[in-house]
This record gives sequence, structure tokens and C-alpha cells, in this order.
Amino acid sequence: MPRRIDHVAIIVRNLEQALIFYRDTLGLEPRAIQDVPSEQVRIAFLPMGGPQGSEIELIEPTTPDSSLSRFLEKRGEGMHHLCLEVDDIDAALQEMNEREVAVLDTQPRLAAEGRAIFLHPKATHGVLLELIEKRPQATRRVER
Ligand SMILES: CC[C@H](C(=O)O)C(=O)SCCNC(=O)CCNC(=O)[C@H](O)C(C)(C)COP(=O)(O)OP(=O)(O)OC[C@H]1O[C@@H](n2cnc3c(N)ncnc32)[C@H](O)[C@@H]1OP(=O)(O)O
Ligand SMILES: [Co+2]
Repeated sequence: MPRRIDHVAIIVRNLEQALIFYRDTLGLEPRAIQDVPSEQVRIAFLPMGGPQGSEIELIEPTTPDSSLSRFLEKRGEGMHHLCLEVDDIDAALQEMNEREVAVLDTQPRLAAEGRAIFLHPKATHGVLLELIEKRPQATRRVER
């Protein structure tokens, strides 16, 4: 079902601070920096090139009372989740439910660039897994 890694998400205390390393030292130019109020985060997408290239997603919690800020307080900065792209998120959700996989969503949620569901880490051997069906215009990547 998933056909590619869409992004690897890294949670950081401060996006601008993290970009000093990822942009200025590694040379990964953000293609977008945006607030996602529904998830109480601010996100920077760092493309790794190519039309189907995966991305690094830097995530900064924007409120003190979200699961992200709790994560940050409890575990510090670091890997947060892995996102895999699927062609049909509704079919993916139905299949996860049929297989009794612990899904955190009853319906796909609006993610930054499409519709997504999250699978609980206890079902995935410890990794918070996001499955996303991308909006067509979101699949463009910055050509290097
Ligand atoms: C704008 C969308 C954007 C995008 O890319 O489009 C994003 O993806 S932003 C992502 C922000 N949204 C989410 O993460 C939604 C899904 N996450 C959740 O619902 C929660 O984070 C949840 C349920 C995974 C954990 O929340 P909870 O408050 O229950 O935290 P606990 O500390 O009690 O965790 C329970 C249990 O899970 C382990 N855990 C928590 N977070 C992670 C993680 N990121 N990776 C791996 N494991 C995680 C935690 O250690 C606890 O395990 P235990 O063995 O019980 O200690
Ligand atoms: Co994500």
C-alpha cells in the first residue's frame, strides 16, 4: 500500500534555530514554512530533491498543551514520526480497521499537504506512523 517515504519528521524547540544547521550547514533550503493550527505546530519542509523526493519536516510545537509539546518536554528534540504516502487514504483506513491496527483517527485528518491518518506506535513497533494521501498540488518538489 504505501509507495514512498513522504517525510521524516523531526521535532525541534525552535525552527529558526534548527534551520541554522539544516539550511546553513547542510544546505537544505526550506520550500515552505507554514503554521498548521489544527495540529498546533509550525512546520518547515526541506526537500531532498527529485519530483518524488522525500523530505525532512521540522516541527515546532506552537502551544504548550499539545501532544507535541508534551513529547518535547518528555523526550526532547529528535525523531517524531515517519510519513508514508498512499494513493487512497480512505482505503488505507478501512484496511487498518479491518486488520485491527491501532489507528488514532476515525476519519482522515487534514494534514499540511493532504489527508492523513496516524497509526499508534504500539502497532508499528515503536514508530509513530503517518499515512498520507497528498493533495495534487502538494506533490511538486523544488527542483535542485
Ligand atoms: C500538520 C500535520 C503534520 C504533517 O506532516 O502534515 C504532522 O504530521 S504534525 C504531527 C502532529 N500530530 C500528531 O502527532 C498526531 C498523532 N499523535 C498523537 O495522537 C499522540 O502524539 C500519541 C497518541 C501518539 C501519543 O500521545 P500521548 O499524549 O498519548 O503521549 P504519551 O507520552 O502518553 O505516549 C503514549 C505512548 O506512545 C509513545 N509515543 C508517543 N509519541 C511517540 C512518537 N512520536 N514516537 C514513538 N512513540 C511515541 C510514548 O513513548 C508512550 O509509550 P509508553 O511505552 O507508554 O511510554
Ligand atoms: Co507528518
